[in-house]
Amino acid sequence: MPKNAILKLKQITKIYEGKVIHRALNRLDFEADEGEFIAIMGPSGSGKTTLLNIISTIDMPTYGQVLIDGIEPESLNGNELALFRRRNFGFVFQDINLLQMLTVEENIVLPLTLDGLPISEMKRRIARLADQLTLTEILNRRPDELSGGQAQRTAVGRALIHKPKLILADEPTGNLDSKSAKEVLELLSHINQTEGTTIIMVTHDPIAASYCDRVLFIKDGEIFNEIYKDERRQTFFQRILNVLSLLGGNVHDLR
Ligand SMILES: Nc1ncnc2c1ncn2[C@@H]1O[C@H](COP(=O)(O)OP(=O)(O)OP(=O)(O)O)[C@@H](O)[C@H]1O
Repeated sequence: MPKNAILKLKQITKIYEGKVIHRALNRLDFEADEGEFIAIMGPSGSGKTTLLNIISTIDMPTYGQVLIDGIEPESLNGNELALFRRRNFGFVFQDINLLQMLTVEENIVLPLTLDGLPISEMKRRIARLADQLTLTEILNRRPDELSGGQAQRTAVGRALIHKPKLILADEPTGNLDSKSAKEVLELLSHINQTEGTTIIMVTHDPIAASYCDRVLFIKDGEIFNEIYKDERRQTFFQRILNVLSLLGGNVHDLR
């Protein structure tokens, strides 16, 4: 079956004009097919966050074209863009940022209340998601009563409740212990496989990247390499380490 490119970046250049002009991305081409789970890796300052901000339309490129499901965000006005972003993207960050006064359930449904969805539909979606995320037993808890993994799973629920086309994750396991990180990565992988949601994840962690189908390595704002998983996760992990060692720089930069 032919794959549908949900994201196309063509010759993206991003120049930050400050006291010092900095070219953060340089003529970068990148496509993501619907249903892919992709990691973006690279040393500190290589342009990963800039790339994610351009994909998420939070920032616009200086040159080049972005197409998301065939739509060019640059052609939308402010309100259209805000709506486009809300409809199409789910965000998961390193800082989990749940609202402390709301329960797990309320945190998850919050984005839906903006869309004015009927309560019955909200209830149906939350029940299904809570089951997938194994949050059913703790829906009434507040964030300070959750483990790190449970809190991040709640944040993943919040990112998924409006059924976005694309999940954008910036170091989603950065603040988690290894057991919670594994929980969250298995969950993202499960959602990717069962729902077909496309996921793009920036990470410094080769273990996290090994859960993906493809890893894009960037260096100095350009694509350095790209590898696909075609075997066991352990072997893929080893290949990721090999590319990271070729990327050079200080290994501590990569943490
Ligand atoms: N608003 C800005 N103004 C000027 N320069 C910026 C701005 N944002 C980022 N940069 C520069 O652009 C380059 C790429 O930054 P970016 O945050 O995309 O890197 P990164 O790969 O995400 O790094 P890290 O892993 O440390 O988060 C860096 O050299 C950074 O200093």
